[in-house]
Formats: sequence, C-alpha cells, structure tokens
Amino acid sequence: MNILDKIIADKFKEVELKKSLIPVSQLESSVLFDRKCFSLAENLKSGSGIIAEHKRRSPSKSVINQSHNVQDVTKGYEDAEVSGISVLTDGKYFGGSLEDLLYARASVETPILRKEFMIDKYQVTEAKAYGADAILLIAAVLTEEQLIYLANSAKELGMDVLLEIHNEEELQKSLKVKADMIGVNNRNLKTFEVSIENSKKLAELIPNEFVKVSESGISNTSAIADLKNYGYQGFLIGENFMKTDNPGAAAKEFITELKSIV
Ligand SMILES: O=C(O)c1ccccc1NCC(=O)[C@H](O)[C@H](O)COP(=O)(O)O
Repeated sequence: MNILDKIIADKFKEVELKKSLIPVSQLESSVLFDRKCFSLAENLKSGSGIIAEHKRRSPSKSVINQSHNVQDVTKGYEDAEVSGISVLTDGKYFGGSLEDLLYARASVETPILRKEFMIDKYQVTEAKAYGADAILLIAAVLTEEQLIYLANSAKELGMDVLLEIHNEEELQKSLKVKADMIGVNNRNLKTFEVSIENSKKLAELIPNEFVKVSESGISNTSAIADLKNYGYQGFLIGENFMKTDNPGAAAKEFITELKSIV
C-alpha cells in the first residue's frame, strides 16, 4: 500500500465517524454556510498568482513547522498579496484541522482553498460550513463519476474547484468535470518524486477553459517565470514559506522579487 492509499483508507474511516457524530443539517446551520464565496480562479487571473499554503508537516518531509499560529500565517500571507491561501485540514498526515480553516477564515478575506482528500459530499458541505471558498479534488483517488458529482456539489454551494492531476490519464478523466482550475502536481503522491517538468509536459494538453495551476516543489521565482510561459496562472507553494521563521514575510519577499522579474 502506498502513502496515498493509506491516507484514503484512513479518510474513509474518518468521514464515516464524523457523519455519525455531526449531521449534515448541523453543518448547514453554520453561520458561514450561506456566505458568498470569493473566487480563487478569478483572483489568480488578476493577482500575483501565488497560492500560499498553511502546512505543518507532510508525509514526504515530516515536520515542516509546528510552532506557527495559523492566524498569523494566513494574515501574513494576505499582507504579502497572495492570490489565495491553501489550508490543509487533514490531521493525521499533515497536522491540520477544520479549526485551522475556521481561524484562517476569521483572519482573511483572501480566497481560501480547503486542502483535503475529498472522497465524500459530506466533506464538501463541511468545507462550506467552515468558510472555504474552494475545494481540491484529486483525480488519482476518484473516478470520473465521483469527480463530476463532487465538483457539481461544490459548484452548487458557490465554491470553486481545483482539480489535481499528475499525468495524462488523470487529465483525460477530468475533462468533463466542471472544475474552474486544473492543477498539475509536480509531486508524485505515490513516490514523492518532485519535478517542475511535469507541469511543463502537461501544459499544452490542458484546455484553455481551465485556469492552469502548478503545484508543489516550487522554491524560486525563476521557476514561476518559466511556468508562466507555459500558460500557468496559479502556483501553489507550501514548504518554501512554511519552513521559515515568518512565512508571511517570506511570501512577501518572494512576491516582491517575482514582480521585479515578470
Ligand atoms: O506534501 C506531501 O508530502 C504530500 C504527500 C502526499 C499527498 C499530498 C502531499 N502534499 C500535498 C500537496 O499537494 C502540497 O502540500 C502542495 O502542493 C504544496 O507543496 P510544497 O510547496 O512542495 O510544500
């Protein structure tokens, strides 16, 4: 069993437990459930394009930074003029939580992506109830039918959808999905191998109706300048900011440098 299989097997158990504890009706009565979402896809087109991630630890890197406060980090990202903020909500493998999402929402007006391993509509409802503007769907772990169903569920709640692929086969099953953005993960989630070349290789195959996002392993502004030439408008960055003493300041320095070269 690879790490992705393990994460998904645990996620099924977690979601079943949550469903038995918190009914959908309770999620739908959240004060945040009826709020109008900010569009992450639109923000990527008009802003810096950076989606900065709150990420305490990961299966590939173990602990990245456990001492930061989620509100300080997300407010710092907003002050740095990121286009979006990704908040990991998986607890077991990434040290995140839905409370992180809630605190992030209370701190910023920048679009927030709930970074989670979505397998059930219940989690989509949860995302809206806890203040997310967008959800992630991972093509490697969902069938075409599931992708369509979960994306439609998110769109009905007014959220954007970032559909993540890693190869051409996953792209093919994503083309009928009503996603706003297609993200190419430079990290193979089964082997952890990282290569920006993956984004470049798949770029021309992604139809123009989707905003193109390059994800993972981005640590310098010249990589972004390069990826922009391939049509990318979004760049998801986690570790590069989170490993520093001040992720917001690191994002600000990065975006200032980016503006000077593109
Ligand atoms: O980051 C991991 O080790 C990982 C392992 C298994 C599944 C998902 C994983 N990461 C999720 C992500 O996609 C990244 O957090 C995100 O793209 C940012 O990547 P980075 O800038 O390299 O921290």
